[in-house]
Amino acid sequence: MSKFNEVTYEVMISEQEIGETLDTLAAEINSEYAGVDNLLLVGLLKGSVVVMTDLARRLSGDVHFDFMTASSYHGGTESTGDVKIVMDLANSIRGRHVLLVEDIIDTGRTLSKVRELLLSRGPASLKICTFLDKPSRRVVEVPVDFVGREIEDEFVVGYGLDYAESFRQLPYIAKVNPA
Ligand SMILES: O=P(O)(O)OC[C@H]1O[C@H](OP(=O)(O)OP(=O)(O)O)[C@H](O)[C@@H]1O
Ligand SMILES: Nc1nc2[nH]cnc2c(=O)[nH]1
Repeated sequence: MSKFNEVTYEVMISEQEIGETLDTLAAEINSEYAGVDNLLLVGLLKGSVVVMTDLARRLSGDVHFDFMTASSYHGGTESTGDVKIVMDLANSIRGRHVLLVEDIIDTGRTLSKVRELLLSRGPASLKICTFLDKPSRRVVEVPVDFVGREIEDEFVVGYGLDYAESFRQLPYIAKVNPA
């Protein structure tokens, strides 16, 4: 058990397990997109930046990056349900094969909103990859194509995931016990 800013946390998924999970995810994605040129990876900032860069370096084809910020947690541990697009993509996705990369799916509200928005822009295909999934928390159903690990209903941090903007830099995933 470790402590930072009065928040205690303990390792749930080690750095080594993260690497193994990424290897499996990348193999599935490489197989799905064999022969596709310039797959567009869309990362939802800020959380997904860590998994997206680690995943991209395991992909065999040439991939392009774009990013979007959609926030609904506003610093807390519960989704407000009010999903805001804070920053949009830099480029058009019309006719592109798009893989949306997430760090975690919880209620599904963020992805559902972003997925609808991206589909309305006419991509050639749109699939979803998430490193972590909490299926027991789902409020809005959303189709997920690639899942790294399913976890129980616990608030986790590290590997891009924050608690009040802290802990994103941890190289492992930990569960927190807020003060
Ligand atoms: O399935 P949901 O209940 O919608 O939750 C999942 C979303 O919550 C987190 O983002 P957050 O809004 O905390 O922003 P962040 O990526 O900047 O941490 C996470 O990165 C997902 O995007
Ligand atoms: N940091 C963090 N953000 C989330 N967003 C939705 N679920 C979670 C979670 O467990 N941890």
